[in-house]
Amino acid sequence: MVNTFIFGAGGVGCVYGWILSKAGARVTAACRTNYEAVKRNGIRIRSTKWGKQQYNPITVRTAAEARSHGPFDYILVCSKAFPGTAGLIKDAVSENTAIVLAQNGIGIEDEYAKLYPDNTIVSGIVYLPVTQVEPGVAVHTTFLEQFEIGTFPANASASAKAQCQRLSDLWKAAGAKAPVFDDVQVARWNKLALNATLNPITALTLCDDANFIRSSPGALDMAKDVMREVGRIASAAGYPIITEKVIEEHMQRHVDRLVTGGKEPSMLTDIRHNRPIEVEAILGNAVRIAQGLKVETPYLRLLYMLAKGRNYAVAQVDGWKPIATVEE
Ligand SMILES: NC(=O)C1=CN([C@@H]2O[C@H](COP(=O)(O)OP(=O)(O)OC[C@H]3O[C@@H](n4cnc5c(N)ncnc54)[C@H](OP(=O)(O)O)[C@@H]3O)[C@@H](O)[C@H]2O)C=CC1
Ligand SMILES: CC(C)(CO)C(=O)C(=O)O
Repeated sequence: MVNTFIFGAGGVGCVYGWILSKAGARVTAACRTNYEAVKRNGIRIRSTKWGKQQYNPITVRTAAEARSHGPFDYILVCSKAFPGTAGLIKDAVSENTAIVLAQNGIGIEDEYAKLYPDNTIVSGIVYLPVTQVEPGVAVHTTFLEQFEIGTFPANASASAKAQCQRLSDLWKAAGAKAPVFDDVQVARWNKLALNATLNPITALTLCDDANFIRSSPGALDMAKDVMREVGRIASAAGYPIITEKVIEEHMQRHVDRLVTGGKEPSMLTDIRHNRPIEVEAILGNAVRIAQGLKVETPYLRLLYMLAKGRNYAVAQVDGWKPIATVEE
């Protein structure tokens, strides 16, 4: 039986664990604040595409605790892509474990490649609008689901490519889609155009996607300008793929939600819960790559600084007090 470990059973992790269990894999899930709920009730999913589902992963709190349930064929990293996350899975990684990143951002693979030079690394781009609405309960609000995967680096060994294909086959067995890319960075840049735009804009304005588009006549065009800026970095990096057609297609999904109902991107969910946001993976790395390639990115630099400011404020939260207090 294929043995899998989900690190981070939030919105994406809950659903991807279900896909793996439906495909017949054994699933261990590392949970944090939802640990008690998942241990007691398992994970429940309400999905437009798959209906109501429930499964019971082996529940652990850490990779060290998961180790006794290994060795794992696949570890899916489904936590937020914060710098330093690679070290958190160390205790669960064995010789033949493929590490699968199910996360947004660009340049997120490097720290895994450095720490686990002999393991297969599968980079995965997630299309799955999902939110954990209460501990252990994930709601997937559309028919959209696609996990675009490929090895990191693109020219990995044949056995690494086979591990990647086997993961895609598991998705297929469960009735889900995981197309394999020869060079998955194409898919990463493509998705980054959306995330570097929509995630910080919605998070900083507290508007979901539909509400931002309706908030002013210029909102949609401005968002497209930010996407074009990501497109210029991608082109300079050797991926001239963010065409006007791609931008239209990306944004059309969100324009459609003016009718079907808005979706709060994952970064807005984090803001609403006063949690840190994925600033470096989604904005910082893009800005740094742009600087290295001498591409001007005024929109992204502004979003990056504002988002960093927001994270700074969240980091002060323990000592947070209203700036002006009125004595009673
Ligand atoms: N949600 C969406 O619609 C989409 C998300 N993505 C991307 O997918 C990735 C996952 O996002 P999403 O599922 O929304 O994130 P969530 O915040 O919903 O889930 C992440 C989970 O990881 C857990 N976690 C974090 N650190 C640890 C730890 N040290 N030990 C155990 N558990 C831990 C969190 O626990 P806790 O609750 O305690 O913080 C949380 O349950 C992100 O990169 C996101 O950008 C991509 C496409 C769509
Ligand atoms: C595309 C989008 C915005 C879908 O919800 C996403 O990737 C996210 O929420 O992070």
